Amino acid sequence: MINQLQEKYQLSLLLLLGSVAMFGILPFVAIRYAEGNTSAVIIDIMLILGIVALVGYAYYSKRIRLISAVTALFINVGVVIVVIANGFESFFWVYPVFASTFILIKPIEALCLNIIAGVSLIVLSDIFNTVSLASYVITITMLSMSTFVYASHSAKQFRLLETLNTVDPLTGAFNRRAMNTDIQAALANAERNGTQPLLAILDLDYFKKVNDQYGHGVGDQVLKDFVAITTSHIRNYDRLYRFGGEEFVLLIPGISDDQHTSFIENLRTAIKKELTTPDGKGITVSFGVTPWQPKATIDTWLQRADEALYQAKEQGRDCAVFSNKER
Ligand SMILES: Nc1nc2c(ncn2[C@@H]2O[C@H](COP(=O)(O)OP(=O)(O)OP(=O)(O)O)[C@@H](O)[C@H]2O)c(=O)[nH]1
Repeated sequence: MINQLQEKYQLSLLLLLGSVAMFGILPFVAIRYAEGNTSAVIIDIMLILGIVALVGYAYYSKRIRLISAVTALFINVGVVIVVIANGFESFFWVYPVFASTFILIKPIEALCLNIIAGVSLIVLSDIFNTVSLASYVITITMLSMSTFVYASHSAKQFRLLETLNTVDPLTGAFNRRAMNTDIQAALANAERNGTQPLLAILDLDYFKKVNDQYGHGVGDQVLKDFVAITTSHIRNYDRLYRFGGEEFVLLIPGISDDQHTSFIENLRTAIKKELTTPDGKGITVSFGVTPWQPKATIDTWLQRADEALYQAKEQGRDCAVFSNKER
């Protein structure tokens, strides 16, 4: 989910950059052609085709990060070649290209690429017979540094926004918005690639008593402890979401059938052992578990897990019930 948000944003930037680059360079193809400068026409056309191909490939393949990095490299190498070939005529392209690099890759990577391209220009082109080297160094350094600061600040704010958008502020578990997106993706992946995701609803037993006996603050701490303990016992790509109150959803994207019971039982036992009230009384959790079934939707999948959870509560709590069989 987090990456999806960032990748959508990155793709829109890439599309914008592709359009700007295309409509910015296109008039120069006509100008160079009118001037009879064939090599410049060829270079400009290659730049346009290269950028359009990269942006198009990013759009269809969704390999946004990789293509953004290749595009950053492509436009920096491209601008160095263009300035070497065309001299002063193309010199001012250096500035928009250097600034654009910061919307394609991480600020520190963009800064390094700017430095390499900037120094390459000094070493390889004879432009500085016409342009003042000192002016170039000062202006390009100011541009790169100010864009670096802006891009770093913007990246930090973006991360904060992603966190606010996807994480439950009390417990640090992912929120329902993230859950809906991830479950949707897991279902699509199961239908398409035959993965076997598993879904469980985890509900703390007699949690009202914890609140009543120790106060809401302790209740909050127990919820945080529960998330920390659970997260420490699941794999990196398994996800825990706060469904509401003291109810959580666990999504395991891929696990073989024969591991379902042992995985859930190990997790349940670990939580039971580690989750306690401040005076050391154990807190148990009930599980409603449901393996993926073809044609499942978010609603039907959650509903089956919820029904299994209901049975677990009916059976006296502190147990896991699977939607199609009891364990
Ligand atoms: N401290 C705290 N309590 C919460 C929060 N959200 C929900 N609760 C409490 O969770 C309790 C849930 O109570 P019930 O639905 O009766 O469930 P339970 O007591 O755990 O009983 P069973 O689920 O049947 O075992 C209520 O007392 C809610 O006030 C929260 O964010 N913090």
